[in-house]
Amino acid sequence: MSLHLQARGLGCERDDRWLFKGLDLDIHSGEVVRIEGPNGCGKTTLLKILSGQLSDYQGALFWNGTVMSKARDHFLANLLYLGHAPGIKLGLSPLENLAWYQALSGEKDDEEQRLNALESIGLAGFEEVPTGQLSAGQQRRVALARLTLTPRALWVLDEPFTAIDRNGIADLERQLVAHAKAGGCVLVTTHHDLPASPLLRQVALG
Ligand SMILES: Nc1ncnc2c1ncn2[C@@H]1O[C@H](COP(=O)(O)OP(=O)(O)OP(=O)(O)O)[C@@H](O)[C@H]1O
Repeated sequence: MSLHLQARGLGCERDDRWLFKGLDLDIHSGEVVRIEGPNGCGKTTLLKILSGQLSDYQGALFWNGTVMSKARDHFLANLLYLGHAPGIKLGLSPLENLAWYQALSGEKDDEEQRLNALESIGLAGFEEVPTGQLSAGQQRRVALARLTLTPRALWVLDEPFTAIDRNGIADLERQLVAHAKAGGCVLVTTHHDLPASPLLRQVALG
């Protein structure tokens, strides 16, 4: 199924300052859309609006042509949002974190799937270590394991490359493009340039 997230006339004000105003945006299946811009220009705020986490904005959102308020259930069933912070529980192991995510997103309790997701993100051998004892990059990888663990068509990813090493960055870049090629859509913020691809579109804020 082809997906289409549409924003029309988006505006958001913070402390009497417009972060953006009159912003139109379209994200379709098969695309990687990178939101770029300087610190504080509103990238995280925009991603939170587009993923339905904020309501104090101007404009309208549509999902597959239907106004978001009437399409929310289908939209959320297709959404995977990874925030700026890894969003993991440091007292739990990677395996336990993924079990928690599976329960939270209503997925089947599947340990084999959890182990596969951790292996694919380079955490084989660290499955049972308390996440608080892992490095910053390894903690980010626990969060990124959700891309494999939780099948969702629309990925909204806020700075997913933070703390990731060079090989991990290249792997994740390939994963984003592969997801778009397979019919998904990716909305991502990152301060580093993504490799040129016919599937990549850049939107500048600020
Ligand atoms: N809840 C809030 N209340 C007041 N101001 C806010 C709030 N959320 C964000 N801001 C402000 O809005 C501006 C944009 O923040 P945002 O996190 O969206 O920027 P960003 O482009 O993602 O920045 P960075 O590149 O540093 O991650 C900042 O100046 C921030 O202080």
